[in-house]
Amino acid sequence: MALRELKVCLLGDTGVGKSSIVWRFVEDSFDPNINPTIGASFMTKTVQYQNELHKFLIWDTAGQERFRALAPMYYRGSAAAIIVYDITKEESFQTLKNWVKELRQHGPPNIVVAIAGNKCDLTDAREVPEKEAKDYADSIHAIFVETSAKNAININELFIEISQRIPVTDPSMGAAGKGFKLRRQASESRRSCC
Ligand SMILES: Nc1nc2c(ncn2[C@@H]2O[C@H](COP(=O)(O)OP(=O)(O)OP(=O)(O)O)[C@@H](O)[C@H]2O)c(=O)[nH]1
Repeated sequence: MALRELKVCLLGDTGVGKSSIVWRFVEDSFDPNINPTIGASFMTKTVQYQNELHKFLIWDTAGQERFRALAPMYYRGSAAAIIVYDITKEESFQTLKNWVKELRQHGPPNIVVAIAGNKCDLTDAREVPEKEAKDYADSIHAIFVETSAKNAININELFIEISQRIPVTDPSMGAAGKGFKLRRQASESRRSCC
């Protein structure tokens, strides 16, 4: 079975839950007292997708402003970027739009962009309507999911959707097989958040 390494980076404001999403995906656990990331952290997880193994090389960047200048080191060469906002913080959704602009200007041309509206368990405190975020994601051809790292909602689905965007290896395609499909493929397994 072919093994494919997929470099993925997580971007977004501090406190939106980037590290918690990575922990939920890699370790299937949630730490309510998780510390802010310093610089960046790195974890891997390999999953089977169709007839391939996808090894996610995950760079979780620090959201604090003082680390912002480091981000290009992590999104350069990435197959996908997961931009996370907190559905209870409108400001974090505005920051997400700035990351999209930066990726457009300086990121890899074929990078798969996934938008994760995290903390969807906190429905009473919601500030960002799901439809607004979904419409925005559609307008930039990005994957969109609302997630809860706390309650393990849509975390695996997020990475499955990224796998779906990576073309299946076909030796007969030669170099063309290394490109990325920008076409959106809806996931049947995705759950509505709350
Ligand atoms: N209710 C709820 N809280 C969450 C969720 N995900 C993360 N949190 C909490 O949000 C806080 C920040 O989580 P982190 O994962 O450290 O956020 P981060 O985006 O990695 O922050 P930086 O490392 O500073 O960039 C922690 O107190 C988490 O417990 C979630 O899905 N629901």
